[in-house]
Amino acid sequence: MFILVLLTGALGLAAFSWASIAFFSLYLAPRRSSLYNLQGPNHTNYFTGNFLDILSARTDEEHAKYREKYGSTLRFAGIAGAPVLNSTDPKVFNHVMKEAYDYPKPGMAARVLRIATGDGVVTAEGEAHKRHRRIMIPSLSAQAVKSMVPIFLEKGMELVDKMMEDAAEKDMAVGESAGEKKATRLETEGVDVKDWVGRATLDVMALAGFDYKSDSLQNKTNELYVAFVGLTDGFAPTLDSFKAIMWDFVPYFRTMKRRHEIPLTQGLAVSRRVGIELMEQKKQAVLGSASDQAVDKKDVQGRDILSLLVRANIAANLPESQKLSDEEVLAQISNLLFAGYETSSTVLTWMFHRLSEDKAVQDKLREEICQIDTDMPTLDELNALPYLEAFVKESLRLDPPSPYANRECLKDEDFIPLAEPVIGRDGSVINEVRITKGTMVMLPLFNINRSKFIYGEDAEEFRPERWLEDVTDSLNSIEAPYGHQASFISGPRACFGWRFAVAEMKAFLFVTLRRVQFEPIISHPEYEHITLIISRPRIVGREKEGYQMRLQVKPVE
Ligand code: HEM
Repeated sequence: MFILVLLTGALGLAAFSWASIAFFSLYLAPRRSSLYNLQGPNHTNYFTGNFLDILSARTDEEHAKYREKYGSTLRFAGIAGAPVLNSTDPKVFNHVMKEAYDYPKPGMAARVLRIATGDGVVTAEGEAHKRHRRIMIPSLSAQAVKSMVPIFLEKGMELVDKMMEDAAEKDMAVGESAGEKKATRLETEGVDVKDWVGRATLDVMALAGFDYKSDSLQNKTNELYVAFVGLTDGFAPTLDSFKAIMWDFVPYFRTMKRRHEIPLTQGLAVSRRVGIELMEQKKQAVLGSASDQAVDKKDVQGRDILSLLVRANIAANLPESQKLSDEEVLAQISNLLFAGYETSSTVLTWMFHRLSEDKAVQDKLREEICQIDTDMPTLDELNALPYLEAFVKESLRLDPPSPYANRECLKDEDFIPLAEPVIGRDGSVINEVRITKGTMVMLPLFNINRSKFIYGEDAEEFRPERWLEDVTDSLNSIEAPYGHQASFISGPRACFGWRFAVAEMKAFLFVTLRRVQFEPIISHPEYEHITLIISRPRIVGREKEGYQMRLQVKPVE
């Protein structure tokens, strides 16, 4: 009898809790929000709202559907039904990015990033963030990047050698069967350019970043490479699941050492161990080269990012309160590896795919590049190639590696103007969105970059020429450090590695296209963008094989 009462009580409590969550999620949360009048999809889960639909679909899929139905500014259901502002409106992007300190990364994103990368510039907020950036920015200035171009070119040449070796091995299995020519493995399997390019950009980041030879192009078991592949792959299950959301909201879940978390912490552990040694070397170099205790700007010889950073941090004219601690300098190493390796490699991978799909673009780009009569051009020479510049901008626009910027409003109340008004649930025209403290904002950078309102009717089309034509007011409406697009975001938290990334990609394209051409493999698979932190390529119908990009790589005819 007692057990029956207990069971009934427990069932009653469960039913009450469920009903309360449903009431809160379905009724109360949307009505209490300042976003209530915006249109948007119904939640598909009481607890996780629409989040899991977005995270499990192709990068652009859900957002594109939303836009089709509700316009460029809408709300969807977040955790426990709390409305999330979602917009591709250029004015919303410009506003949220400009007011970066009132719109920081939300708690969950920052916590997971901190586990993986430590307390560096990527996760710092407010005054600490300003301090980190002030010291780091000079190490990625235009001048600093110019001197790194030979590293980009040499690594690019090594990348071409490795891809050609791989292709040559696969090209040998030619045979005749009953008079029919058999396809080679190069034609059927191709070369996984995603893997090779990833290794090359990690090596570049290690060399140009810290003067450290990771050599992962030659050695796939290099510890830094293994750790960083584990780190970036580890993000998928960490953020992907219902448990991860529980993990953030219910402290008990945080205390559990989850299987998924291990690759994240291992990545940080390796970069820390390698980093401690490197940091000490750089500090010794600074102090050793200084004539007396007061260190001057010219006292470190190294041109890598870490040397420049250590030099800026030790400089005599910097007040103590503005300096980075050893721990903070160390965290920048994993931050730079994390922010700078897979981003560039993913864009380059998609670039090679775009070239394989469009022979005319590939030929035109090669023709321009081959006009330069040296194998080691300077950055100025690369920057003087207009079609190369247009190709890089167009690729970054359509295949940005970071497809979302998630933020949380810290202001009690804010008003965000719209460039493209939308119709509210009550039928009124909304020209401005009122947003209150604690409201989440998700800016789908991928869809902003494909917005017809900004880029015109052919926004979905890959057309580098658009960047050679007159840049219209509409193109100008995104305020950004590079190419009127959202890929590097903008404002106080904009990517300050963009000069490095653009120079690296141009250098890789330069050396690659002079020697090889890209073609699809004969099955001509369809690739889709799949995202958590980074938007990676996956073959439709071969999802279990993971992320890859298989192309035929052949010597230029
Ligand atoms: C094509 C390549 C790249 C793209 C598209 C890209 C894009 C981005 C984006 C969107 C952010 C902002 C993330 C957010 O706050 O939500 C960011 C931040 C950052 N990126 Fe990049 N990035 C690229 C390459 C690089 C490289 C090569 C480096 C370093 C050499 C780098 C260093 C950073 C750093 C340090 C931050 C943090 C800035 C801050 O929070 O103040 N990035 N990047």
